Amino acid sequence: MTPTPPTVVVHPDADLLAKATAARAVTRLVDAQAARGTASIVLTGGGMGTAVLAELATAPARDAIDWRRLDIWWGDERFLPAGHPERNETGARAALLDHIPLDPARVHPMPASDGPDGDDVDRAAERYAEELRASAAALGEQGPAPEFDVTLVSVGPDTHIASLFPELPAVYEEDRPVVAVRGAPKPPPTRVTLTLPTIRASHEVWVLGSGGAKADAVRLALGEAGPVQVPAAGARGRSRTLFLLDRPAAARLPAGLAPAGVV
Ligand SMILES: O=C(O)[C@H](O)[C@@H](O)[C@H](O)[C@H](O)COP(=O)(O)O
Repeated sequence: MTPTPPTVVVHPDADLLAKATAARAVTRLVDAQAARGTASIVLTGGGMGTAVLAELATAPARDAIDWRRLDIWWGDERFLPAGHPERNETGARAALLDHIPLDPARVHPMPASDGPDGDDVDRAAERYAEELRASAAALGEQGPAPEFDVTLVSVGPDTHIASLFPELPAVYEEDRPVVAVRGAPKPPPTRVTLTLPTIRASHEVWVLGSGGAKADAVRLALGEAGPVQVPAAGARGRSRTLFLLDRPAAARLPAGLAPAGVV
């Protein structure tokens, strides 16, 4: 399936970007649950990803979501011991997950470096692949991973998304749904990440960008670049791709790109 071109939505500042994205997530997940009974979301780390979760925790319509019928996955994880403050899971739990009535069986953190596979990051990635495969099969889907309702990714200044960094092997991966990453340029070097085919199988992919340091990365991601050099250019959903930006991150959009919702 050829993904539809991205829609760009620009918010006045980072605070409103976080609030509007949280409100958008409520609506999207409620709609998915109304249609199918359950819903799924893939979380991202980073300052903006965590801010969105904190806004979701206090969103007025928060409990319109049936939290017990929501599957929560991660797009990437820093391969550190459980509970480590630098793990994306730790931030997500503090910002949102510890405050809502989730079904623990539907919360799918990526393995930690002191988990059942110890510090074997390849085995940890295989374990997550198995969890993804089992979930897809339970939904009656054929793919190696569920077709997530919403995948959140946050673009880095170097155009990385999840732990898919420019030119590193993970960004070339076409078969496995999740892989280990070594030598990431942003610490820590060892990580686990969903691959582009998994992200692109999502119904909707929302690319978050906040701050002027992201302006060039956003421009490249919306341009003609390929995903090996510009991983964010590969962030596309099957039915919808949104670039959700604040004004500084939208300062250098490609010429001719008319963003919706410029305020
Ligand atoms: O594991 C990581 O290093 C982060 O998750 C990283 O991928 C982050 O999402 C982006 O760099 C954007 O981060 P900000 O939202 O903080 O700018």
